[in-house]
Amino acid sequence: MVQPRFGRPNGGSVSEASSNLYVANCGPSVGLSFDAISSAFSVFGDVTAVHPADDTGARVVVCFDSAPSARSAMDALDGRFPEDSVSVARTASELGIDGLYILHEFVTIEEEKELLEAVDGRPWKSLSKRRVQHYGYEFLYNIRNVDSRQFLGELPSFVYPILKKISLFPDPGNSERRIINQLTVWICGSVNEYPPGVGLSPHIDTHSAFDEYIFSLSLAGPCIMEFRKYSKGTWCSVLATSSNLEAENSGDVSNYIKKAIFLPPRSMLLMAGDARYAWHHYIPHHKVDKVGDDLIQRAQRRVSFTFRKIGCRTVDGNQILSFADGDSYVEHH
Ligand SMILES: O=C(O)CCC(=O)C(=O)O
Ligand SMILES: [Fe+2]
Repeated sequence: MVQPRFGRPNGGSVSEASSNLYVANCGPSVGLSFDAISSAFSVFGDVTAVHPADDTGARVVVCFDSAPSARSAMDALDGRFPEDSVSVARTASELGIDGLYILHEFVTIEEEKELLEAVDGRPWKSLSKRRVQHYGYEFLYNIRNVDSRQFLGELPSFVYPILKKISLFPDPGNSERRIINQLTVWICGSVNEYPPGVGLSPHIDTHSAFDEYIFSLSLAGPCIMEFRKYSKGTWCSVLATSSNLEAENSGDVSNYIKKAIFLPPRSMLLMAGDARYAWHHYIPHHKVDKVGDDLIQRAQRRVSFTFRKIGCRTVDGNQILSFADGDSYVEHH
């Protein structure tokens, strides 16, 4: 007999927001493992535990780390269990999102090792669930923008081979947007380290701070990246950032289409066009990803290098200009 851990709200009405969600028709006896339940609900926020609600095996309590996450799961699901059944593509053409490209084995195992050693030799900045390093310009998570006054210096030399390879990336855009022009000083880089199971909430990288092309190199461990396209009028309200801030799941969050792609270590992802602007991207908080018939365990860590071009106005309204010789300056208005 499972001891009841959670009581009913007093008087049967929910007067206070709770971070725990009671879910019926859900559990091992209806074919859903606690891990699967945890994964499925984690698109709404961090799931801290899934407990049997009683001994039927068909009712559970999903515990989130915050009441708004529980609320958004409840609002979105409205009685339905989230079937996390999106099939995960392995190639961009299988995925079918305009502007999304993936190149496998973009770096060698040796290069991957050198890149990881290089970042591990430098200080990390701790965010709530992951660690980051910023190069080029500081990204300010509180205002979701780049501060052009905080130029951190040129990108470190250990990323030069990557920048060189990026310049050889098949250019999907027109010639005026040739990536080679962006390399000298316009790119700023972030290195994100995700512990096992930790993901990233749905967001669109800030339009005003970053230009169209966003490159993300996956190292050390695999994960999947999911994409959501909200029905008209909805995604603007959840426009978030390249930060670890939780997406504001306001609006009709259940009204979207979803796609997913597998990101193996050493692969390079390019988001441009629709992939960059029309779809939210995120990394679901999973310990295991289902890719076709394979169940792929998340590794001890995944480290991603994200390269963006600072091309638009920054938080202080200034335009960052750059020159081919590697100098840059900020034009004041
Ligand atoms: O880790 C990744 O591959 C993506 C990171 C990301 O989307 C971001 O930092 O905006
Ligand atoms: Fe992003």
